[in-house]
Amino acid sequence: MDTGNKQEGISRRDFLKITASVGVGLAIGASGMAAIEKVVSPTSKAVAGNDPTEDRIPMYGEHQSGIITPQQTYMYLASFRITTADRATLIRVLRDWTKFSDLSMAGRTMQTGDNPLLPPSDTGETLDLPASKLTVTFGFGPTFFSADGKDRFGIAGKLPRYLKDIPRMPSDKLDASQSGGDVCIQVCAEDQQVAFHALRNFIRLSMGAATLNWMQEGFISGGSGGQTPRNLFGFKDGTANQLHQSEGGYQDVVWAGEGEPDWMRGGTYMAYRKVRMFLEVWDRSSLADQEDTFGRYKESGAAYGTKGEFDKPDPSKMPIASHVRLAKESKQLIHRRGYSYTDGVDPRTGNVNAGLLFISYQRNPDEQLLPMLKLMQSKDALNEYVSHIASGLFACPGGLREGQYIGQSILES
Ligand SMILES: C=CC1=C(C)c2cc3[nH]c(cc4nc(cc5[nH]c(cc1n2)c(C)c5CCC(=O)O)C(CCC(=O)O)=C4C)c(C)c3C=C
Ligand SMILES: [Fe+2]
Repeated sequence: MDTGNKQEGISRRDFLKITASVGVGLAIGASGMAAIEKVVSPTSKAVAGNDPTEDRIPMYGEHQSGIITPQQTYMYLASFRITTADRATLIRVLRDWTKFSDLSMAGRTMQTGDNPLLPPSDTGETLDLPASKLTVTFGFGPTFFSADGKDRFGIAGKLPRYLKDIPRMPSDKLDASQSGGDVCIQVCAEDQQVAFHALRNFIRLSMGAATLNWMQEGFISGGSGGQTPRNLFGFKDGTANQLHQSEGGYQDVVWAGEGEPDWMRGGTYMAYRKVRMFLEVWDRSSLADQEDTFGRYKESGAAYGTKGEFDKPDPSKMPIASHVRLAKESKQLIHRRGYSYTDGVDPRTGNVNAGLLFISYQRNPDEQLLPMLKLMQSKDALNEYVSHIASGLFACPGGLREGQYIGQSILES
C-alpha cells in the first residue's frame, strides 16, 4: 500500500472552492482520500522499545480476519448507511476502507499532515502505538443489496442465500436506531485506542458517501493464559466454541457452503444481538439460581455433573430451562465471539446499563441460529435477567488478495 506516490497537496483556495461546491464533509473526505496513499512507515512510527509491526494479524488470506482470530480484548462494532447512490463513490469508499485497514493492521498510519491549511490526514492517536493485533471485519446487510425496492448499485441479484433481517422474536424489545444497517464493521484490538482510531478514520473516510447509524464498544476479560473470558454475570462465556475449533469444524460451522454466490466463498454470516443484562437483579439471586440458569458451575465453568470446563456436558443433568441445555437441544453449533458492554446509567431506574454484544458467525443462520434463538427466547431461564434490545445480520465476504478491495467481488463480478 505504501506506493510512494507523490500527491500534490491542495491549496486553501482550492479547498474553499471544493467546500463551496460539494459540501464540507465531502471535501474533508476527499483530502483524506488523497492522503491515504501517503503513509507513515513502521520505522518512522517506531518509538524507543516499541516495534509497531509486532502483534500484527495478517490482512490477506482465504477469510477475513476477526472471525476465527483469537478474541482481542477490545471491540468496536459500527453500522453504516450508504447515502450515495453513485456506484463509483461507493467503490471509492470501499477502496479507501480497504487501504486503511491494510495500513493500520500493519501498524502504520496515514501521514498526519503536510499541508497546514488542511486537517491532518490521520487523526494521530496511534502514532506511537503498535498494530496491537488489530483486525477489521466487514459485513453487508440486506439493504446494501437493495433498499426500499431499489437496486441502487445493480447488485440485488447478488444477495446471499440466507441474508435477511433476523425475524422478530417473542421477547424482543428492539430499538431500530441501534439495529441493522447497510455495512457493518467490526474492529478488534488489544489496545482500545488502536481500535477506536481505526473506526474513527473509517467514519472520516466515508464522509459524503455514508453515515454512521450506530456504534458499540465492547470488552472482554483479557488474560495471557488464553482462558475463556467471563461475562458480566461472572460465568465463562465461549467454552463450547472448543467443539468446532479445527479446520474441519470451522468448515462445518462457520464458512459459507454450497448454494451461495461465488463472493461468499470463504465468507460467513455475522449475527448480532445487543442483550441488556440486568446486573442488579442477577446480583441479588443465589449462586444456586445463577448456576441453574446456565446448567454450569460458576467458578469452574464445568457443566452440571462434570468437573472440568471442557468435560462433555450431559444435558439431562441440567435444569430443563437452563441456557446450555436449550442450546444443546437445538443440536446446532455456532461460533460465538461476543463482548461485554457498559452504557452508563439507565435514567429511569438508576441501574447500570450493561450487557452482552452477542456476536456469532455461522454458515447458515436459518439452520444454526434462528431455531436456537426462538427456543431460547421462549423457554430460557436466562430471560428473567436479560432483554434483547438490538439486532442485525450481515454477510461477510471471504478474504482478500493484495490489490483487491472489500466488496469488489460483489460489485464487479
Ligand atoms: C441464540 C444464541 C445465543 C444467545 C443470544 C446467547 C446469549 C447469552 N449467552 C450467555 C451466556 C452463556 N452462554 C453459554 C453457552 C451458549 N450460548 C449459546 C447461544 C446463545 N447465547 C450457545 C450456542 C452456547 C453453547 C452451548 C453448548 O453447546 O454448550 C454459556 C456457557 C459456556 C459456553 O459454552 O460459552 C454462557 C455462560 C449470556 C449471558 C447471554 C446473553 C446476555
Ligand atoms: Fe449463551
